[in-house]
Amino acid sequence: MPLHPLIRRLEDLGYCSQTVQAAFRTLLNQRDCHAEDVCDSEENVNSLLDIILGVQQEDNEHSEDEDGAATCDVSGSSGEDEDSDEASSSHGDDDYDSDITGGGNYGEDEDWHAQAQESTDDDLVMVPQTTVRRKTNSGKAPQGPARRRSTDMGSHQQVGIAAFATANAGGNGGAPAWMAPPTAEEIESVQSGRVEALLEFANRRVFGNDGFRPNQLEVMKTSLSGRDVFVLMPTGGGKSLCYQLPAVVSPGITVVVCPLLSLLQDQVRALCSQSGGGVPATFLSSQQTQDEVISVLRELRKERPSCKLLYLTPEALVKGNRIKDLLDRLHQRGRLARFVIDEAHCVSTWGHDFRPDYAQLGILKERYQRVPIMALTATATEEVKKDILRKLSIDRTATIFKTSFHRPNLDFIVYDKPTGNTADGKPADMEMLVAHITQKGVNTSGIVYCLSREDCEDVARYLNDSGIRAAHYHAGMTPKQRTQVQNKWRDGEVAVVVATIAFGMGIDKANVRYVIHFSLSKSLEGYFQEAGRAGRDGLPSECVIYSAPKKDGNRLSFMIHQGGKGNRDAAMRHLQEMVEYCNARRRCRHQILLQYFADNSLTAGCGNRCDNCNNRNNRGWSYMENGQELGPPRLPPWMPLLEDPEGGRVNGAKRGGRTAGGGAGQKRPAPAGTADINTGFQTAASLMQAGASKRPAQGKSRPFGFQTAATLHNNATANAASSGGVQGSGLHAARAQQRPTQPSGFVTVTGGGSYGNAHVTSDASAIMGKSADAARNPFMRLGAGSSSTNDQAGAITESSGAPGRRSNAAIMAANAAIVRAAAAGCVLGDSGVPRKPVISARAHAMQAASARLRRQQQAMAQQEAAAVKASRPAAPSSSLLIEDL
Ligand SMILES: Nc1ncnc2c1ncn2[C@@H]1O[C@H](COP(=O)(O)OP(=O)(O)OP(=O)(O)O)[C@@H](O)[C@H]1O
Repeated sequence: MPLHPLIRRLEDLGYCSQTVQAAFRTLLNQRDCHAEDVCDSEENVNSLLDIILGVQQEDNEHSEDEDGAATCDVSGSSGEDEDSDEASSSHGDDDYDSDITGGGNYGEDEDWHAQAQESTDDDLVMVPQTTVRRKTNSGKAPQGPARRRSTDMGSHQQVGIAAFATANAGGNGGAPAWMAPPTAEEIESVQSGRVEALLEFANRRVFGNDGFRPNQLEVMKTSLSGRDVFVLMPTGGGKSLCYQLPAVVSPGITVVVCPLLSLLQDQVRALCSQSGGGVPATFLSSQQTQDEVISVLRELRKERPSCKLLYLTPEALVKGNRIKDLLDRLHQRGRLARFVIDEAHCVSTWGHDFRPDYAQLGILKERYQRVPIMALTATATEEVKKDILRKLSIDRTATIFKTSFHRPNLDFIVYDKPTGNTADGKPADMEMLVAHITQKGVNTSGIVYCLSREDCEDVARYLNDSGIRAAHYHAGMTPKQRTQVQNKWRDGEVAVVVATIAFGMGIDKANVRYVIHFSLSKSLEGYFQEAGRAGRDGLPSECVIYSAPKKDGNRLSFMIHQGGKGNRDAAMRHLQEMVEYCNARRRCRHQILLQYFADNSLTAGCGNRCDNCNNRNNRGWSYMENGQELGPPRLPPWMPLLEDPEGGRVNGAKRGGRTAGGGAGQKRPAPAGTADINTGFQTAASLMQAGASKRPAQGKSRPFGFQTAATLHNNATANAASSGGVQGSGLHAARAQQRPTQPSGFVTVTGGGSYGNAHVTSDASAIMGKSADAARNPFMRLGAGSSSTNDQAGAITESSGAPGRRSNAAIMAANAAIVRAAAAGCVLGDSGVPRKPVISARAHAMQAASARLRRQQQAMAQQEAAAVKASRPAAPSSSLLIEDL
């Protein structure tokens, strides 16, 4: 008799024929119909699958009855005596997981390792989820035959697809499929296309995914073949699925070692609430109540526990005798499917997040030789990788999977962190952060990383005071407080989390658009992991460091030397690498990061997705001086007035007045008087006021200090007025526009006071040769306008490049330079000492022409006077004057 198409389809998916046929009979019984009445539809496939997968549940319910314990009842009031005794003996006995603290490696106050210091909080205690019921799509518990397992394939040799089917269909009578070392046939069997089909099916049904990400399938298949696996995958790459899916489809329990209690709780919660009906998972921790622990232990001691994944902290595993005992029992019964070491970089003393208890995990191979291990991490250099493999004793056996670390949707940028205060007394770095986040959008989801808990609280407060919804997060808070922050952030109630690195591992929010490091990370590995929280949905996102290597570096190295544990030399080396990354001005940042992880996958450029490539390719900045990487301050384009850390007292003096305009990158002596007048990072408004208050008496030259573009702009009018320009000579402006190469300074100087502003604008257009650009960019316009009305400012423009001949980018840079110079309170670099600008030949020519003009004006005035006297009309002066120039 031909097989019903439905049965064939499920067999094709990898289910054993007998299981499917039994399920099919159940379906017919339920519907009270004949086989020919059941069509080959998706809905019916699902119904059959529900019945198949439901068998396990029924079996569990049955074994609960047998055991006399309802495992969902955390009070565990009725249980086996044996369990109860054991459980009660565990009361107050914290020999398992007695210490969830990871210790602070490098400083008590910092969160480097304090993430693991989880204080008790009742609200956070997870209800064990071992008996999360699978629901059908309709929400009802699946119906199905209670004892189908006797008909399932039971031979322990039938690993692979049959094993999955039997596992899901109610077990195989306890046959320890994984106890026997896999034969070549078995390996081949599980690597066949049928395994793939089953994994695809379970991926869709249980996890709701349409497909696999790079390497996921290969990792799963290798692990299912019984081999040890080492997985290197970037943050957000999908490491969890690599072990969760094999756990679902293979018999027995997958034990997952996870460094953080909060992370482990999140994982269990997420698994239990999978849309496909939930994956039975649980955890053991010292944070659970005695009853909860009893309940979990009882469940795990059953002949066939329903639980597929058991999460543990490393401390629990290596220190807890009770846990070891539990694992021994599971092992003896052949129920240990595999060990998973999540965040495996914690194993290595060379890694950035070493945990002593992780280093003890080598006991797993010693004790449970044939249980495969899967180690996963997002950050490991070659050195760290080797160390992990060796410490876990899988260096000879593990298959290594390495997925490219390249994150093409991330922009890696370093800005120089400003020092000092703004003119109105606000901290310049905070103001820059506020402007940065505002520019991103105050509701846009982001993370700001700080070095210490105190910094987090200060920054979060400042952001809130500035109208940005922010919350701090660090290991000094109770678990409840941290969960609240995390939830608010997840739900969009809070836009920005300001955190120590306690906020990191396991944060799975897709739409984080920026990660700003307000202080350096302690290593590139750590940085890459923290920054990798951005853009997990694949959309463009920014990873920015506010770099103050000296200050942060000192703080970090102090912490390293204060710290008791860990490898100090390695820590210092990591810090040095971090500093070098920040200081790099030429090399592509994506390349630096990838090469750090020995990843050569990025052969082409990053597509200008880092500041260095962008500056080089789009702005023509070379940053090389005498073989050294140097260059202008790295400043955010969205905040020109706060963008020059060299304008600050400290930085300006330290770096010695490199040209603000940057193109040439020439070193100049620091302008005299900088230290007196510089407050750096002054707002336009305050600078304008300062400029106004310092304005000298009419006819005297204007001070350079404290002039913003706006001030200079105003001065243009004043200059024009005081220069004795010919009243009513609107033609000046018109002529200037007609002659774009016309040196603009003189046009404006000779312009009438009443329309000096107009001259500034039009002349700026003329200088640029592109009025549209000038109109679009107020700084460009004002900068150039200023220069046109002021010899000194003119010198700035000159030194920033030749007007009219530069590219847009150069013009932008030059004008930003003017603004920065003004903001810094003096003219930097090229114009030399304030009031004694370096005036180019061209500017000298302009001055000479100006003087000539004035003489002509005087002559004209005399002529006019004579003409009036002679009752003749005055000659039109302006056209003559313009032509003379
Ligand atoms: N095959 C897939 N299809 C669709 N989504 C997937 C797939 N694999 C994983 N994901 C999703 O990608 C996101 C990131 O996965 P996961 O948390 O496992 O990353 P990770 O590699 O563990 O990252 P991290 O190192 O940051 O913890 C999750 O939301 C997960 O559901």
